[in-house]
Amino acid sequence: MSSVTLDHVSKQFGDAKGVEDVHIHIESGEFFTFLGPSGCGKTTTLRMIAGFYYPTRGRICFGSRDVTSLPPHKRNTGMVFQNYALFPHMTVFENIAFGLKVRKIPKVEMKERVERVMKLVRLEGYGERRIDQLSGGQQQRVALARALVIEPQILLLDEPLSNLDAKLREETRYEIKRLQMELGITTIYVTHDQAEAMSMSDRVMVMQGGEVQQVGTPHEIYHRPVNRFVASFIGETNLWEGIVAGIDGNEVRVRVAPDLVLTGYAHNVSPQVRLVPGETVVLSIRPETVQESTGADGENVVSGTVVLAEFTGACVNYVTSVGPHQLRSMSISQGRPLKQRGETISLHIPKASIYFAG
Ligand SMILES: Nc1ncnc2c1ncn2[C@@H]1O[C@H](COP(=O)(O)OP(=O)(O)OP(=O)(O)O)[C@@H](O)[C@H]1O
Repeated sequence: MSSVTLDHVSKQFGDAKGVEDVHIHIESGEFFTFLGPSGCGKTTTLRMIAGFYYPTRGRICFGSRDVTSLPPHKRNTGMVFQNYALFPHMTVFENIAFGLKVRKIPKVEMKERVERVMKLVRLEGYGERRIDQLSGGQQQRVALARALVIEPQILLLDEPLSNLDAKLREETRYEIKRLQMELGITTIYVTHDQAEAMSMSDRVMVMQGGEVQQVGTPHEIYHRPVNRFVASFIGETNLWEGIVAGIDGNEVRVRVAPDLVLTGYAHNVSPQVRLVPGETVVLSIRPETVQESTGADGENVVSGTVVLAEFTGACVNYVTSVGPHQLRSMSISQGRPLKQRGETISLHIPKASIYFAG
């Protein structure tokens, strides 16, 4: 196992920016995810770690070893591609054994290692099957086994679940996490699916436009996003603009409409934001923190008109028009009658749920 350091790494494709100044240290044994929308630079960063691209600037180290200019086969990484890149005319056994054959591992050892890894990914008994006789989920496991059999220091996974249906995707993400924990292998995972990133990772790097926006635990990026991009990309949120009306100790009052002032806590603020009276600020309010008012909530009760009411079984979701804003709320369904579109509703926004995002 090995740590991975990207030391101010950039990649330029001619005039086009791939990624810009990525500076991170991934701990040995960590499950680390690159997350962001299409084109943000996730795959480019992963490919530089694998050695398929060389950085235009910066250095890449595995532990203390500088691998920046080493070709892929000298880096000891195992990679799983989005489309698996399996050999369709070969059997499962031959596919998994391929990397060992190239490395001229003796036959007896090869058989033993392939069988061990087939057991690990629960493919025992499938050795003689051809790839086109397997389901998508089984093919995914062959790709994983093929990456693991060479006993890499670092496992690189590029959107490995995107070809699977929703149910299988969920099952397989637990499977990958189980394997990673069992083997303790440093794993770098690329996805644009935030549920995948949040549920599997020790830490997540959120990217946009080739640049790192934030690195943190799933809890940190959800509860303490550094800017409004991260706040809205990770989960759902209400982003309301307002003007800081006053600061009193730890309490901050923000005018969000001519006749509406909300109060939040000054410590719930992104490190990129300075709260200054008279300045504009963006409030991030998670829908699950907004609840129908009990009538005894005190501050931060807003009234509005329901524009969308949705009952999903487990949850009741509303979109409510509050002055110039729309407010999404989400609560556990408790058998209460549902408000209908056009009805008036009072909602409570707890002070602690207001986050100053930028
Ligand atoms: N070989 C290339 N030549 C030119 N530009 C490239 C090349 N590879 C990537 N890019 C550009 O670099 C940027 C980052 O691309 P990258 O594939 O890393 O994004 P991504 O986040 O992995 O996207 P996706 O989720 O769609 O795979 C994009 O603007 C892309 O167009």
